[in-house]
Amino acid sequence: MTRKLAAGNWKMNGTRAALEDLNAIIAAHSDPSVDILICPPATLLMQAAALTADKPLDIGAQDCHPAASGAHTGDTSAPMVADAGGTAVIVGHSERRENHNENNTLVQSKAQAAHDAGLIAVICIGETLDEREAGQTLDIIAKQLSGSIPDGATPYNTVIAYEPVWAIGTGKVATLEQIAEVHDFIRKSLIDRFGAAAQDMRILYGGSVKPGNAADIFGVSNVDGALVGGASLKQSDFTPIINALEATV
Ligand SMILES: O=C[C@H](O)COP(=O)(O)O
Repeated sequence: MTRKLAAGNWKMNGTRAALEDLNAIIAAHSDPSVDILICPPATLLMQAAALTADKPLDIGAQDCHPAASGAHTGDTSAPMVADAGGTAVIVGHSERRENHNENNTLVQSKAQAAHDAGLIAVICIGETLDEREAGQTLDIIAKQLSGSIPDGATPYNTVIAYEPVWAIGTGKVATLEQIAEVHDFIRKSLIDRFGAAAQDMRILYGGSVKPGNAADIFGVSNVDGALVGGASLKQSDFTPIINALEATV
């Protein structure tokens, strides 16, 4: 049985001074009833993992290359993430899909690389505003799910993060009805493809999750946690989000 997950994606933010926040999160959650994951920038990965070793806070990367090694200047491979002490990697974030032209096929190969390296792949999906307004949300989600998730996905090596692109960093949160519709659809799609075990595959919501709205979002069916951007940068914001998730357990 998997536990709910509070994940923070620091994106391209944070220097070594930011690592102090990890100690504060751990101090506030010495025996958490949910999993906690922080994905700092690659420069902090190894130090963050060393700092949190044997503590109830996991460290992950924000991306990985599909290959294990090779002539790929600037990239980081999944085995390198594992070697640095990471246990997870985000793949297919909309900022990667948009800024680096990543498609579902590439995202799937990155998720496969994560699995091969023993990492949890946090696979991000989500529609743009244009797609939502055109009534295409569930079609887009279906394509991203079928195209981005490797066949060997299990509740233990894969987390799905639903992040409507229009809600990321904008302060616009999807309504609880919109979140429920998509999360229920994702759950059904996962069970159709992977069987009843997919009931335990965690589905996170991401997009302007804050201390003030987290409890409502965590009350929605099939929301198993959150992938938090901006509000994960300050432990004073992230801690109450973790608390809100723990309150559902
Ligand atoms: O990976 C995190 C998401 O992009 C959400 O970011 P946000 O919480 O700043 O909207």
